[in-house]
Amino acid sequence: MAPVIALSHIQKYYGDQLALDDLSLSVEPGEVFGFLGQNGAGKSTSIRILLGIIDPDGGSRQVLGAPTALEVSQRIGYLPEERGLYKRMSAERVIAYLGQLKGMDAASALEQARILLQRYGLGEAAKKRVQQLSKGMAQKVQVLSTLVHDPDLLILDEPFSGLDPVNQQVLEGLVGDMKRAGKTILFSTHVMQHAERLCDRVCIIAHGRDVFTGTVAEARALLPSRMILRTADDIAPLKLCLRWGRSAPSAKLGRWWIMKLKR
Ligand SMILES: Nc1ncnc2c1ncn2[C@@H]1O[C@H](COP(=O)(O)OP(=O)(O)OP(=O)(O)O)[C@@H](O)[C@H]1O
Repeated sequence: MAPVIALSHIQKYYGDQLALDDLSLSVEPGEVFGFLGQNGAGKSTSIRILLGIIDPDGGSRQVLGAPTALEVSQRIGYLPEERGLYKRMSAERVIAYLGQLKGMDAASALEQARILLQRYGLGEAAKKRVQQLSKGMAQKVQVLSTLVHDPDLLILDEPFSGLDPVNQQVLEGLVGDMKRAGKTILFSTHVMQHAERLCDRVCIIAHGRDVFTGTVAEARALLPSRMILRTADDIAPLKLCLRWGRSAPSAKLGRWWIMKLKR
């Protein structure tokens, strides 16, 4: 089966700065694919190229069999990194409106907006104006607006940022629901744990280059079994252990910690 997304040898310059350097990736139908990297690694640039918002300086792209996403935009739901909704519209109206822009009729868009708000814990906010919602609630509304037209492909740029742990869990549930419904999902994140729980495969990029593509288990297998960290006399190493969720300090030698990493 042809990949849903294919980026091949993409290069992108901003002025003299090389933002993407020979980046290739492909996402298969029905996959949940995580796009990981630090701030400035090039995730949003890749997503914008994929969607045809900006053009690459080299390489090729394909989305759902089309040369750019513009030709198949009605089959795609996109959450941009820059959030923004019409603040004076109610939550249900703004979702329905964005559904209409994707080709839905007004009545079914509104009905679907209400169903989604109810299903993902925002039923009581349906009639509130966006400006009356908290930042996290507004973000959830924007995520729901990407699903309203029942797209085949979801592209979510940093969907978890700004959400509290409870709503991060709701969003993880939503991604799981979409996968079970047969959708293909690509999301970018800084947080490995979301990718670990949700992704079939991940691509880790640094300085615009693909440094790893594969399953989370394959990524973990590349980690050394022991790691020596030098720190000040504080609990930073412990914090790091906890972040990765599976390691414990095995010895402390002055300001050096030797950590055993469990696989
Ligand atoms: N419009 C632009 N003009 C100039 N440079 C840009 C522009 N957009 C991005 N860049 C640069 O390109 C590089 C990649 O940025 P990009 O936003 O793609 O990274 P990112 O991985 O999405 O980062 P973050 O996680 O912070 O959103 C960065 O060095 C950034 O400064």
